Amino acid sequence: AEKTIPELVDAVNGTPDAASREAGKNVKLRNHTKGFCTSGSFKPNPQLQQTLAIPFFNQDSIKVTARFSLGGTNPQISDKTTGRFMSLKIDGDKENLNFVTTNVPVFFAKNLEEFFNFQTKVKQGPEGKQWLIDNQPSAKAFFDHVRQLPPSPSFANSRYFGVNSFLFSTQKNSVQQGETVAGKWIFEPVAGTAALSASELASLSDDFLKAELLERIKTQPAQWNLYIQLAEMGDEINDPTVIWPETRQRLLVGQVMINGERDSDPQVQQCDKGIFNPLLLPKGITASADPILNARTAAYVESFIRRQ
Ligand code: HEM
Repeated sequence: AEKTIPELVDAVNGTPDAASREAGKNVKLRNHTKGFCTSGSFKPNPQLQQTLAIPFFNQDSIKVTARFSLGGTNPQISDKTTGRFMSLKIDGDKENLNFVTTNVPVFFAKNLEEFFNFQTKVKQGPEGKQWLIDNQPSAKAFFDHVRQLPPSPSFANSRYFGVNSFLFSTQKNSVQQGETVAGKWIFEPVAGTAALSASELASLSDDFLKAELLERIKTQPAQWNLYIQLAEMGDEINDPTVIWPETRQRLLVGQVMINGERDSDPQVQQCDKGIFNPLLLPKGITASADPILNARTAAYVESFIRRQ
């Protein structure tokens, strides 16, 4: 049977029964709990208008509230782990766009049952992980990816992937004649990707990422080029465990610049309290039918309510 939203949040938080759920509410359990907020701006690429009909990107510079985080509900998780996550609120004059992204290009589950199994089994230690490797090919593919991905020295040295697909309206005069194309968000770091060496890992503490980024942006912004990777005929649109070939055409959407310019603004100071909604989309962008994507907002709202 289809997993319910409360069941998914319980699986994420590791609170399978009523007693642990109540305890979780008391400590305000939250996935991606270790993180911090900062700010900057987004500059759309004016050329995008030739291809895509998304009026939102027809603006000069748009304010950005960002949250960088690690995975899981443990606030003490070490920064030496591999996962890096970036969430952005792009707040335009009339419309808003949120991104909630990960540094791993594939997701570990293609539907809600796989998601539930993954979250439940990883919390059972090595035995649970082995079960996933033996029984869920998408979980195995995810573990294989994570194993190849070294921890980065900075949030600014990671790529970030939307993983789920969206549908983008095309311009009337373009090839597709005012229809839609499917695509995925990819953020490429302008500073390039980088990996921590074994000796660097040994000398670092478990908390360095926040200080590193906030120190870095005092003198140079952290920047990413945002692309839409376009699907071709036959590409799997509704399954976030499938990676499309690197050769797929990319459209440059614009550049994210994180420089802390509005860090004293209440919206930034309180951004930890709210949620980022991957389905908050401007005109011209709609969600694909991906079941993972379509469960996310409801799960984030459920988690938000539990942590009040
Ligand atoms: C069915 C699928 C998913 C479920 C049930 C789920 C569940 C959750 C929950 C419960 C939270 C905590 C929300 C809060 O209290 O603010 C969360 C946060 C988050 N999730 Fe997911 N998630 C899903 C898919 C994904 C995917 C595909 C990605 C990456 C592409 C992702 C990345 C994140 C990030 C980065 C955060 C932290 C947002 C922030 O900075 O506040 N999640 N997720």
